[in-house]
Amino acid sequence: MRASLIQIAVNEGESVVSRRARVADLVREQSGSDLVVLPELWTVGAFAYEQFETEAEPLDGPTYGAMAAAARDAGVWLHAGSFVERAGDGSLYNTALVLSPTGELAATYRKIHRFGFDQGEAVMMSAGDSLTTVALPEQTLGLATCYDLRFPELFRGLVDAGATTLVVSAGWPARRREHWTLLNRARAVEDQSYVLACGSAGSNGGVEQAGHSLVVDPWGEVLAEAGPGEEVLTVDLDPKKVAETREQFPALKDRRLGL
Ligand SMILES: NC(=O)CCC(=O)C(=O)O
Repeated sequence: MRASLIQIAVNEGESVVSRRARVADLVREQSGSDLVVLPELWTVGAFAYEQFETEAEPLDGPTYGAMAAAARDAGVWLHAGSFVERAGDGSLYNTALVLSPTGELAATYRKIHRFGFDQGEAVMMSAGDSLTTVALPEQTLGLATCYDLRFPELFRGLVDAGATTLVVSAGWPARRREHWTLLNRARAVEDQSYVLACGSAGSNGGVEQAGHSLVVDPWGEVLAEAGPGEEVLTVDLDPKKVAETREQFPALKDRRLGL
């Protein structure tokens, strides 16, 4: 199973329209991979709060259309990162899309934990309230977006729902890069799952992005890590390794729930 994480540079100098076309081409270049993953809010920038209202789209808007076509042309499963979704009642969500190799919508995930405390995303967006898993031929993806990474109970919920590969799509700041690496490895170790953590590069809303996307195996080994700039990280995964790890070191079975 080959996965490619596209760590997109999300800079203010580039328009959303031109970035969308550029990213669609990058996805097309990954034909031969089974799964492609994009970062959080790569259309506007995770910290470009002033653009959230103006660039919001309905679920079936231009980002969906461009990504469905790119997934179909490349013949890949595509976790298309997230975009600012305007729901029917006018409220905004940070919504991730997963598209099948024929361009069908396989899943959506509305970010559950909004970042910003009393500003930015936390006040501008509404929160999702459902966990999302997606069954692929050889593995089940569990979806999380950026700040969700700090909430291990969400990941345990995904594992309980059958996830074997945890996908973290993010726009993580450079100033907390150590947390990014540490928490992604922790989620892989404690949930005995692959973690595909795709962040962005560049700078938006005055916040320099960490880059350093990484792929971690179910034993916590970092299989590949990007640098700080735009980059495609391609890794071969062995889906059997999740079951093997959980069998050989069955810590998940020793959980004591309900205490
Ligand atoms: N976009 C985000 O969710 C940022 C999260 C973050 O900066 C952090 O958790 O630290």
